Amino acid sequence: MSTTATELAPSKSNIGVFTNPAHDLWIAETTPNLSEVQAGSDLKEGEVYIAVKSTGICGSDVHFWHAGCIGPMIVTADHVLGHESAGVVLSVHPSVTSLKPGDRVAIEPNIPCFECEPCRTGRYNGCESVEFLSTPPVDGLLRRYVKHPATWCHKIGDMSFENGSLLEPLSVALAGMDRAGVALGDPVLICGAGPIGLVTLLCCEAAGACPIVITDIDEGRLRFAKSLVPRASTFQIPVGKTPEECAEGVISAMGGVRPRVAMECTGVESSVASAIWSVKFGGKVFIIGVGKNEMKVPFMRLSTMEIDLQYQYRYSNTWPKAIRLVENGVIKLEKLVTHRFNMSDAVQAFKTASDPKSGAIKVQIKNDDSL
Ligand SMILES: NC(=O)c1ccc[n+]([C@@H]2O[C@H](COP(=O)([O-])OP(=O)(O)OC[C@H]3O[C@@H](n4cnc5c(N)ncnc54)[C@H](O)[C@@H]3O)[C@@H](O)[C@H]2O)c1
Ligand SMILES: OC[C@H](O)C(O)[C@@H](O)CO
Ligand SMILES: [Zn+2]
Ligand SMILES: [Zn+2]
Repeated sequence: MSTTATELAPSKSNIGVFTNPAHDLWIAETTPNLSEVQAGSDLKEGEVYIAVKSTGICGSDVHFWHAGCIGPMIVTADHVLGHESAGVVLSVHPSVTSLKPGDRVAIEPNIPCFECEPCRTGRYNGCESVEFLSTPPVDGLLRRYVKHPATWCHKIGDMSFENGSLLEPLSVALAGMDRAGVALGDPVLICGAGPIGLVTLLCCEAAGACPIVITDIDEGRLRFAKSLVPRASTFQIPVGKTPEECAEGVISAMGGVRPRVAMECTGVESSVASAIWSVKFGGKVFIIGVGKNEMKVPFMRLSTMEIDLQYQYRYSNTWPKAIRLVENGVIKLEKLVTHRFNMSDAVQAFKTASDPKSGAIKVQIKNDDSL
């Protein structure tokens, strides 16, 4: 039993983008199947069917494909990727009152338990039994149709589906901004000009950080960063230099000021070290990037400079804020999308997203034909 809008008539078979432990990438039929979606059947209490319209490829999707794991999260079977999505509600379980067929939604790709201590204290990103879509063994959102709890579908009004899907990386940055405490007039360093670094850059600009310096090893990405936020300065990390030498370059790009906060968005050991060598006494290195299981850090520099080292793992309670910021034009995400593919061309989309020479920032996979 469910409520279905007759004008929303899914007609295509459900397909998804898969990877496996052998690092293959392919498109194949997946669940829920078309007849279930058409009938609006098989929904549990609180669930809705969604036609996914736009999904961004995240670095972690590429990582699960190429490396087969992120730390302890390991691809052990055929596995559907994707966790940055927005779409249209097709049908809802009768228990759902917050959504109706036709609503445009961004999907928060987690299903926390709300029983454990992190959940009960409002930090559900630490849920001890969370299902995070696209993190093995939980299938992701790169499908035509998905089933999801209404609680984790956020209405986006007439926002574009692309912007709706970009609320996920924006959420990562907002969670980091909140806990890093970036404030008006703070000198801030951002390490890495990939999508996460660039969204963080937009957030730091909006928060009034000043001056802002963003680093990367890639000149093209720094050009992109400068076009996105002209008042930011860029610093290309030189090959073969020590973290101390890189820090000197950062400080000079800052006009002689040491950053109070470094937002580390690479997860690369040498970049973490450069950030530590850059920040001021009592400053903070806030790490969003993920990397090797074990890393060396300049321990005594941290100690003698009273530098706080802090981390972010996903997000909680960020979607409402993200929606407000985008709806009101405070954060403009559109420019981040550089490439678009239909789901049938997902393999090409992933090759583009993972090729540093492609110039891609955010690659989107569209389902223009899912209804
Ligand atoms: N903590 C979380 O919850 C969370 C969520 C999403 C993504 N991430 C992680 O955040 C990181 C950034 O994500 P992304 O999508 O922007 O990835 P990305 O790979 O597109 O961007 C990383 C950038 O860092 C640059 N880089 C590499 N080495 C560098 C160095 N030594 N100095 C400066 N720049 C360097 C690369 O050229 C690249 O442009 C990744 O590690 C990703 O897995 C973490
Ligand atoms: O955007 C969310 C991140 O990509 C995930 O936490 C991933 O890194 C691990 O599951
Ligand atoms: Zn991600
Ligand atoms: Zn929990």
